[in-house]
Amino acid sequence: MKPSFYDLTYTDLETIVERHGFNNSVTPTLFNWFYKKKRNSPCHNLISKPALAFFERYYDFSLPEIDTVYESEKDRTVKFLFKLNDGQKVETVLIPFNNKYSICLSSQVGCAMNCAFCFTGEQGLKRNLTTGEMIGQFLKAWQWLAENRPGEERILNIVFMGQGEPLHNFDAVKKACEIFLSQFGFSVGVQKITISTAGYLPGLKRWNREMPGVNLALSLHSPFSEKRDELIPINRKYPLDEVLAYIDRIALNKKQFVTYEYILIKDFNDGPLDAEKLGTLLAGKSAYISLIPFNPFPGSRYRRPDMQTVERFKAVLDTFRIPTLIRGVKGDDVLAACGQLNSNG
Ligand SMILES: C[S@@+](CC[C@H](N)C(=O)[O-])C[C@H]1O[C@@H](n2cnc3c(N)ncnc32)[C@H](O)[C@@H]1O
Ligand code: SF4
Repeated sequence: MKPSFYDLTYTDLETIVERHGFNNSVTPTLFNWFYKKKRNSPCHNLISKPALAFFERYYDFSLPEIDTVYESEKDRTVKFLFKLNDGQKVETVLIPFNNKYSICLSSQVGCAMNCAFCFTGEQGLKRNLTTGEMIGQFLKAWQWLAENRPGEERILNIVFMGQGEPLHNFDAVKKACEIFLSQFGFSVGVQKITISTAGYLPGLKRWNREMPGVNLALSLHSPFSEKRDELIPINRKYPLDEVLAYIDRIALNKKQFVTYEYILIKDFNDGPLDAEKLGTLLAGKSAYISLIPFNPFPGSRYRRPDMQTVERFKAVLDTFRIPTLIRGVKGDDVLAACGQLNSNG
């Protein structure tokens, strides 16, 4: 099987171009064609015939196939079920805001972290996604918008909040970010990319060293260790206090921020004591809290609290002066909301 062209960062491509003696302009031309212009046809006449023949012979330019598209009737969220080359499936979500979109990318087929509240976790880890498969999710979603919602093909934010733990597939995610950031290609601003993690500390350390400027979201979900152990099993190996202490030591740049995600689960972590303890833990940090009312899925053991409880929880956090947002539930009618993604559509 040929390697995918979409696995190559700008530097990888430069090295190949140089090694084979092609003109230096081949690298920016290919990035411009496939990523800035987002064309999915061969770039005849733009690069020399030998260079074109070489890339067509040795690289695969195919993108993941869209198996099914689910469009929310409620709020225009779009969920794609992609079929990958080996038959595995993953989901990607486009979340609309004012005719622009955030894209929620998957980084793994399934996930090894086995969080108790997550549909993806139930699948276990099937495999890591390649860089090309992550770039492919973006390109196909963009092309779908261009064809089906012309004029709306504006994807402004990239969040690694789909299936999988991105820091557990660090190398491939890092390369995908490099391609998104490349000024000759997608040219996405670094502050527009967010990596969400359940608190996988070895990956967090690499994120800090190797992904300067990329935003972080930490899935916190309970300030109490016993409850967090129940929700997120890796809390036993990398306890929250160690993770928070590590994040506190990081020198963030001015535009970078850390979001603490907190799923509100009915009668489990949605009471005033939970809110007080969370506020005490995060007060004084330069942090945002994103409250996510639990999204149920077939067979889930937890329930979503009512909006009054959610508002009461937020009111307690407000007393600590921590900027807190209640994340609107989008796409839940097509199981496209946080934690509802699965490889079976
Ligand atoms: C699916 S995860 C992927 C990123 C990473 N693995 C993580 O856990 O942060 C993205 C976000 O969805 C949240 N999530 C998972 N299951 C959920 C559910 N059933 N309802 C609401 N949010 C959920 C996670 O806690 C996390 O904040
Ligand atoms: S919440 Fe994130 S880390 Fe936990 S199982 Fe789901 S995808 Fe994996």
